Amino acid sequence: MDSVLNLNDEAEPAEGKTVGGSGHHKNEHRYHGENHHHHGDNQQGHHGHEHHHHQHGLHHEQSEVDATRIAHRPRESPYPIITVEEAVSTVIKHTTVLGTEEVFYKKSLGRYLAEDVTAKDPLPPFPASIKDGYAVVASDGEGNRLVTGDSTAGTMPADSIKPGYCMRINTGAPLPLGADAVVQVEDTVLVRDADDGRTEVEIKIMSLPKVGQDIRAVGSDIKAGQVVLSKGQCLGPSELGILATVGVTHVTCYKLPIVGVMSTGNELIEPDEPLREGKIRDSNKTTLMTQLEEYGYPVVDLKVAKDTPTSLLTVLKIGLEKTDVIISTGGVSMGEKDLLKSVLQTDLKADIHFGRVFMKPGKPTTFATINGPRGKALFFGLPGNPVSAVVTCNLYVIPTLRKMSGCPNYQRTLMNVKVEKDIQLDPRPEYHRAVLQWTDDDHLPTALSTGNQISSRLLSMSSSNVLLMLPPKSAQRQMVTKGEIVKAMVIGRL
Ligand SMILES: Nc1nc2c(c(=O)[nH]1)N[C@H]1C(S)=C(S)[C@@H](COP(=O)(O)OP(=O)(O)OC[C@H]3O[C@@H](n4cnc5c(N)ncnc54)[C@H](O)[C@@H]3O)O[C@H]1N2
Ligand code: MOO
Repeated sequence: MDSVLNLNDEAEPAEGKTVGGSGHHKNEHRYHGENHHHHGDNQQGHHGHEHHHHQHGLHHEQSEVDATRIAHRPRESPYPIITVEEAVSTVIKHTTVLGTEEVFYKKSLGRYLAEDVTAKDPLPPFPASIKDGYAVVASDGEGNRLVTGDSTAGTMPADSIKPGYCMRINTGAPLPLGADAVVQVEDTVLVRDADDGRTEVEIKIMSLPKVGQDIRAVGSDIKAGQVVLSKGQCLGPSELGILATVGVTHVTCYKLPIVGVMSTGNELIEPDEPLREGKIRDSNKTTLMTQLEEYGYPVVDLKVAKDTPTSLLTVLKIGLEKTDVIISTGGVSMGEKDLLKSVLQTDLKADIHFGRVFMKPGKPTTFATINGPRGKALFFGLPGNPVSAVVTCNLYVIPTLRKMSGCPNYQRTLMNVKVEKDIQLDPRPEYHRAVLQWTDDDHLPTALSTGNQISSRLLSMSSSNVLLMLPPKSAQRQMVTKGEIVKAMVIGRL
């Protein structure tokens, strides 16, 4: 949990009252918001509740949304239902690549380079032996040589080689002056030794040496001035090794978006709480935060908002102050407690770009942009159903975050897979969770369905590494049949 920016030490959210209610919401002070730590830099204070009561007036604004007129809620969604493709392109259109910053190379794993990296020095910086053997003068040909000392990795040999002589040399060691070839030890025999076998005096070269044989010339791996890493490249373990090789310990990378994750719902309690009547444990925040952390994004825990406009507004405002992207789950469908869209529009003057997508799961997925104190923030209102939340995070949020952090190929990876058994199609295009299995005699992996796909059943996500992208049911087509090849989106380790 190293990358989690902790906003506060309280699990309970603000319990706000609506505009129609009787004034102050008693727990809002808990969102004091200043008491955070970043990357393990824990600055937690020791103040009690009375101290942070109303200390940041900023978050105590009442929502203008009137949630009391339940009978007048819309009976049809006012949001047109758009396709997944439209939804993805809308999100991407509103996503801009973040600025750049200098990063210490060991902290740059998974980041995208914002500059080319050039080698100052050649590698190897000296002519180096490729084999354990003898450094020789090639024109001496085959036959006997007197052995004069050795060259081991890490030191330059003091002596040079004259015709008729050779020097013992190890892999990676510098070639002595005068030598122009290396003969591996397997191609030699001992002629004479001394000191009871401790010293080689004379050997015989059994194969004709060629000039340059078994020598890495200066700069043969990396030339001085060569571009070794290019702008836009993702820094993985080998790229970090290349930085180490060329001695570049600070690189300019694109910034990572800071992502706030919030849950919504009066029914939610913390994972360590015993169940009480009418309550369920919040799983979405855990799933989403850890998924984002797995991708290396700094994540802020925005806690759980109650189903009141003011509580939602309070949490959103904290998110806008601290993060570039806010992800919430729940409260975006048609229920009288689904108040998020109203709060976004009325209180935050957000632009809601879409509020429904033709897909299963994930129909009420909502995307908005909000002008906040840090600039234009992206808001993803993912559906509350646990599977809908993960699936839509994979479809919309992850490509967005990848684009923001400078990844040139931010789209998800798709592949062809074979379905293991017949699957009935849904009226909506379905993102069906499956696990891939490879058999020796087949060039395509087989996708095993994770079972009942109801969007509340998080067990259908367990172990799944692909989402089968199934077409909607039509008059022509009601199912995909066993052995059929379908497209799948890779969402986990294969
Ligand atoms: N009249 C209609 N009702 C619903 C529609 C519709 O079109 N018309 N759409 C359905 C679909 S599809 C989905 S998906 C859900 C999504 O609703 P919300 O996003 O508003 O989510 P909630 O109602 O808040 O919660 C749904 C479900 O998920 C549970 N939940 C919520 N948050 C969490 C969490 N953090 N951890 C675990 N579980 C959570 C919540 O208790 C509900 O059971 O709406 C349908 N309804
Ligand atoms: O679209 Mo909802 O996500 O079916 O359950």
